[in-house]
Amino acid sequence: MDNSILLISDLAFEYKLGPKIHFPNFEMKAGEHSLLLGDSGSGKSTLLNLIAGFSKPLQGEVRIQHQSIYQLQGSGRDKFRAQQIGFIFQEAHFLKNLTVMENIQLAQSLAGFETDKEAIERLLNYLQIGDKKKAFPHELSRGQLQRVAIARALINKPALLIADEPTASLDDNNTTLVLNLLLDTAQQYGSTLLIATHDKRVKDSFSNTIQLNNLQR
Ligand SMILES: Nc1ncnc2c1ncn2[C@@H]1O[C@H](COP(=O)(O)OP(=O)(O)OP(=O)(O)O)[C@@H](O)[C@H]1O
Repeated sequence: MDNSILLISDLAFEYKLGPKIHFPNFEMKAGEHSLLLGDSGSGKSTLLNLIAGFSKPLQGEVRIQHQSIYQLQGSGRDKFRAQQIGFIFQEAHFLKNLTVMENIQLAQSLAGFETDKEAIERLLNYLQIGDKKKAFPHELSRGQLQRVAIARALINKPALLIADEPTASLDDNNTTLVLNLLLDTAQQYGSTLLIATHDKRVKDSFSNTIQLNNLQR
């Protein structure tokens, strides 16, 4: 086995009442970090949904550590996704009646793992929000919530960490801070990092870029 984490080949998707999108072939190896670049509407979110197995392609394949995501069904696919992929969305959603600690424990349970409070505390401390473990989501600032989102995405040490537009609404200082945090934490937890963005400011931090083409209209 080589160290292939993500392989995209011959992938295309068609919306029922929308465009047909062809994606470029690419592969990510363990420990790499890549930027998925494309203008608004070029298909970044569509590709992330395909990688996660939330939607099925018209053709082609997504393999995560050699496993075809579409060959898995139902709860098997859900568990595989929870174990192998960590997601950070532009707007993080947490269960508002659960504390930070409980929200992250839930991510462990959904992946079929025993909850491990010490591992969560270590990760929260690494992200400098250890003092917030008993807080509820509405008691945190946006920056703190983003760190909780990073913790939740990484707690299961996923092979692949995907961040969708993590810097879209941030000023330059916070953009650098969040990028460095993502890069450092992904490395610390052994995850391969794919960041989807149309934020040109982040380009310089990445040697690997995957460019989506604008759709023909
Ligand atoms: N449910 C849908 N039905 C029809 N067309 C859709 C649907 N969702 C997205 N599209 C179209 O598919 C294309 C790709 O959309 P997608 O959301 O993947 O782009 P994106 O690169 O993530 O954009 P953004 O950066 O603005 O989030 C766009 O042209 C969009 O209008």
